Amino acid sequence: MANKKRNEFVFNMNGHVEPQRPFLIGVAGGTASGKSTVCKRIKEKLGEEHEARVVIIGQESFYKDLTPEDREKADLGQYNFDHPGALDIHQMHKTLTDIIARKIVKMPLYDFKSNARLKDKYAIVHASDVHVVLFEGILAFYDKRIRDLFNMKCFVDTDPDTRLERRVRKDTLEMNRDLELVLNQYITFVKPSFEDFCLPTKKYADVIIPRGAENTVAIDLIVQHIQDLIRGPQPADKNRLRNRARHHSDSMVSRPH
Ligand SMILES: Nc1ncnc2c1ncn2[C@@H]1O[C@H](COP(=O)(O)OP(=O)(O)O)[C@@H](O)[C@H]1O
Ligand SMILES: Nc1ccn([C@@H]2O[C@H](COP(=O)(O)O)[C@@H](O)[C@H]2O)c(=O)n1
Repeated sequence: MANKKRNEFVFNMNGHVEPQRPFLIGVAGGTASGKSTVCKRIKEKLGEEHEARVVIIGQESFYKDLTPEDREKADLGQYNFDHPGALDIHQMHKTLTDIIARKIVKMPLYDFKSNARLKDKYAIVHASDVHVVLFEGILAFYDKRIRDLFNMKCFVDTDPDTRLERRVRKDTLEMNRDLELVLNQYITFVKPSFEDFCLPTKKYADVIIPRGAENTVAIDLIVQHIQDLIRGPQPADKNRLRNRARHHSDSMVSRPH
């Protein structure tokens, strides 16, 4: 696994290692690939096994408000929610940089049924209390400035037929959408936009997770890797490093000229 951007660490008053900034993980992949489920599993495991404080942010918080005409189109499955233009990329970037700066951030909550943000309802993220932030969305890696903020990038790679089946179930059963409109939206916007804007970003991933949440081996490896990065050097590692440094300096002294 690539470790391009190692987090920086400081020691707190108790001598424990605290990350200077939350460890930011981007999770991309097609619709219904299992991004949210993978994030939930990572959060559960980091929380239960490593007591890490983890927050999940969904890209849907950053959908732009719709004009009345676009609202009508959306109700008929004729609005392209899979195009980068549907998202407020600037606000997405600002939110993530505020989180990195450990600010208190107000996160809009999105309602897929009304195709709009919930009025006056937010999730408040106290970024200074958070160890790990998982940001998930079909276009999480689309914008370079946002991509560059992630310490780690994962792409959930699930078979397209499986994704379509899940998507249809979700839209019809959970969101009460009309089957004909759902299929039409999929063929007109979801599939072509996946091919144009999401799939090309797979190359930026550090880790590809085939089959999503059922891939427990991949999830365990990711959790272990995050844990290694956010915990900083442990006493055993430090002793080993100290001994190696001592051995190195001894051999420097005794080396014949
Ligand atoms: N490994 C899996 N096996 C079966 N169903 C799954 C699996 N992963 C996700 N799902 C289901 O598929 C749907 C989409 O999953 P979700 O994690 O919300 O995907 P995404 O966030 O990529 O849209 C949900 O109903 C979820 O419960
Ligand atoms: N009002 C909306 C907003 C978004 N969508 C669809 O959601 C998909 C992205 O969410 P996933 O959890 O599936 O990654 C995207 O494909 C949009 O088409 C929507 O249908 N309605």
